[in-house]
Amino acid sequence: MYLVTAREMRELDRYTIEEIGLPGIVLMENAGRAVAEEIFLRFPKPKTATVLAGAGNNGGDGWVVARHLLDRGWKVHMWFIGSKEKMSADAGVFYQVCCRYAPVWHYSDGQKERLFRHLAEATVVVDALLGTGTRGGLRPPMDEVVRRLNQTPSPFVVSVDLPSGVDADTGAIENEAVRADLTVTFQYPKWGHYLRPGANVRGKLKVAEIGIFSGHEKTEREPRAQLNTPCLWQEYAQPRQEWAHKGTYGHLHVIGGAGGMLGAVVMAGEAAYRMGAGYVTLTVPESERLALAAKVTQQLIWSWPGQEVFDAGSADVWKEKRERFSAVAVGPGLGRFAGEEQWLGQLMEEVEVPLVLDADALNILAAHPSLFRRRKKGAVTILTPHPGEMARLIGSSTAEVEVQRHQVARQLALKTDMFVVLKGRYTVIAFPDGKQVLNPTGSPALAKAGSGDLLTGMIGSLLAQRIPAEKAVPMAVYLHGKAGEIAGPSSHGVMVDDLLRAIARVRSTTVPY
Ligand SMILES: NC(=O)C1=CN([C@@H]2O[C@H](COP(=O)(O)OP(=O)(O)OC[C@H]3O[C@@H](n4cnc5c(N)ncnc54)[C@H](O)[C@@H]3O)[C@@H](O)[C@H]2O)[C@H](O)CC1
Ligand SMILES: [K+]
Repeated sequence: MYLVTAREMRELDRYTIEEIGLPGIVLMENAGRAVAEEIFLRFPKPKTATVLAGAGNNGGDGWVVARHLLDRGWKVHMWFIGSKEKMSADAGVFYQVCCRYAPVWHYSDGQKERLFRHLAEATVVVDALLGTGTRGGLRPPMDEVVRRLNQTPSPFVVSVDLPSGVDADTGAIENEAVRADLTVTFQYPKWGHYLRPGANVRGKLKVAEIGIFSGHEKTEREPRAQLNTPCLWQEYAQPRQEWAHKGTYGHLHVIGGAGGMLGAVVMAGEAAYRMGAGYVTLTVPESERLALAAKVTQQLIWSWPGQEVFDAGSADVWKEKRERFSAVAVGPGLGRFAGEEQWLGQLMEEVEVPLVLDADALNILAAHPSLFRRRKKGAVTILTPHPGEMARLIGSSTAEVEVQRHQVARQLALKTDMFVVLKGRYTVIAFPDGKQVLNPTGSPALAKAGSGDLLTGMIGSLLAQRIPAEKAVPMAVYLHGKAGEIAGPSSHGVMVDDLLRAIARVRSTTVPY
């Protein structure tokens, strides 16, 4: 399923109306009808509703909703909030129809108390004030109406297309935004539905088909971003049935586990096995070797000769054994060390199989940006930063990263020709060719130490199994989020072991729907 910007949606809208010839009011009728159907699903018996409609086409959808509610015997208080002369032509058609059904109130100062009363007595309030045409913060009197609606606890609030006040592309809220219980959007979700704070106020999201031309997949109109669903990688969702030698299932090499962060490589290794890797080798500094041997049974153990931390010479060990591995993951518990730049540079140059760089491997990259050029052209590389690591990689701040997540991820992916997995609530995956996938799965249960190590192991495992990166990365991110959802709705009481068990479950049960 595509994820679109407001501009891309307008272009698809225009193409459908002008090139394909489907009139805009047909789309509007379908949109409003879809919202009404979602209301009837939740409230099968007629109730009281208050519909708030703006002057644009979002308001037009609202008039259609009002008419369907009236047709079903609902009591509907209809409010127009805007200036008549600015009303769009399509909205005007349905506004006129509604005026023949029942009185339509026009918000003005004198009507304030009546509107507030209508908000309080409504079972359902339909927010059709603003949609993808929102520019900046809500202007009076919309800001006051929305503030009052948000202070009215009783009604079930249904937002049309977007909660009014949320920016369709960034999820930003400049001053006020409707806090919805349900948002019904049309044809494709928008970035603003999945970027905070917009993602926090949209309630449940339903995507309704309204007749937008879908043939654009084969034209340059194809939107660049997709929502991550099993349909994107379903051919790999089923574990392979053939009974083959364990070497068939790949060999992941995880490097890290320096001073006191041994658990990081163990968790990455365990997650890799649960995702189906045939072999996992963990490489840690010599000094950690015995401690590691006491902790693991099924992972092969390697260690770099050298001191407490990785020393620059240890990458030589890599040379004679590198052909064993079908993927490498560097970073879990790696730490920082003298000679890190030369060590990582040599490894990036030597590793010809897919390479995942996480945690301190990213921090070393951030400290020595010339390392980006050490990867051979076409060598598959996956960066898995959390927002703080991303900020260091691009010389920005975490706050800056958080307000333009998909842009910064895409820019870095294009600049480095690498896959960028920007973790967080709704992880963004940027491909080296500029495509993007937004991941909708996840739960607060993932917000704990070790969760990132698990993801590194999961991505590395699927790459080691020779699944192409454009499938392996979205699949691992999706399943990692699903495992978090299974482990629990909150971080209370969830340990990494619970996540590991959940990973095993989702890997063997996730089938495309
Ligand atoms: N293909 C589809 O997705 C369809 C979408 N539909 C609906 O159309 C809206 C987009 O309509 P548009 O007229 O472009 O914009 P809006 O209705 O969102 O708003 C424009 C309206 O609002 C005023 N305005 C803009 N910013 C502000 C502000 N900050 N404060 C106050 N007022 C503001 C502006 O002056 C205009 O008057 C989309 O969301 C869908 O709901 C179609 O109905 C069907 C096809
Ligand atoms: K709206």
